[in-house]
Amino acid sequence: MSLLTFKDVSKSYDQKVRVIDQLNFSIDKGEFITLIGPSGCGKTTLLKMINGLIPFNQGEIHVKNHSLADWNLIKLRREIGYVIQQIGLFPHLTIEKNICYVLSLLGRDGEEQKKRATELIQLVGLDPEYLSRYPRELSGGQKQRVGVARALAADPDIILMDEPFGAVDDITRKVLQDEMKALHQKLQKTIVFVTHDIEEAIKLGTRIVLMDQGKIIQAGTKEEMLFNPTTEFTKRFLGTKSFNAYLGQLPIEDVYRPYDAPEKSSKKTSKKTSKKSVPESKTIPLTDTVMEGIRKMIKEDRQSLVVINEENRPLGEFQLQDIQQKIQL
Ligand SMILES: Nc1ncnc2c1ncn2[C@@H]1O[C@H](COP(=O)(O)OP(=O)(O)OP(=O)(O)O)[C@@H](O)[C@H]1O
Repeated sequence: MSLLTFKDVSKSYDQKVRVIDQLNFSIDKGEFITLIGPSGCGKTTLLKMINGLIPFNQGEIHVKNHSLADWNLIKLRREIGYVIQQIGLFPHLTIEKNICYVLSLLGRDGEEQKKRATELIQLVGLDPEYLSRYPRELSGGQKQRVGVARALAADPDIILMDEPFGAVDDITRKVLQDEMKALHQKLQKTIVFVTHDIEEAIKLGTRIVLMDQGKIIQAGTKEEMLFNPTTEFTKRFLGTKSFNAYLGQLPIEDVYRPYDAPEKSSKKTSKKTSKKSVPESKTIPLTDTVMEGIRKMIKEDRQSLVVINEENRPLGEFQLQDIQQKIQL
């Protein structure tokens, strides 16, 4: 079901250059869209048009089957979570009050607000003791977490995020990305996430949208974008870094050949799950990534590895060619 639809949408700030150029696109419920493209291609403009922060000149945007023209914009913004870089928490309000800001506007009572704030702060990985602090008493990464909690407060179906982790250090950014990915899987919200960072786009997006000069150049899954680029621009823009990012987040679990599922592979294997342990140099844990598998193969000079579970039980085999099945388009 489409939650957001753009029909022939154009936007110009100066009535000359179209920064969004006849855009047609739909986003389904539960998707995690990562929006990438060169600086100035229109990503932020597109995002802000969704919650009515930026008006457009032509076309129609539908949110939950209603044209933006029919929405009360204040109501719309309360129904769409919005997270930006340098999150813009209110400095004079406690973290609890910041998180509950929208709830207080919606007239929810104090007890309910407190309960929700406690629930949300834990959801984003912070101790409830932070609720009584002020934003200045938090690190950059912690503030971004509060920003995510605040965006979730009124339980919106849609969350817009504009480079939310752009201003935090690399290590914190990776942690926040992992948390965001887990939150999306848990809550099944529809997320539109603008980023400059291709690795972040590959890691988080269930669909990646590549823009240039106000147009969508290509949109697709990471496999489609990486292994079936429809334009030279896509190929150049994604570059080799994105392959590393892809293999670095692809779990062995998604590609290996289990011993007891020969139909998954072209090569028949009659071996059954065995309890015998295999030397560590020949194995790879199920939860490791394909990139870690490749590293191990190179280090140990092996063509294949035995995939093991937490109890070191062999479950199947991993070879490079197994990735092919995953990327068949
Ligand atoms: N308020 C404004 N008035 C006039 N022009 C604007 C305004 N905001 C953005 N622009 C122009 O519109 C174009 C698209 O800007 P936008 O911020 O949407 O791009 P972006 O892809 O998000 O860029 P970046 O990745 O650098 O943040 C740019 O050329 C920008 O200069």
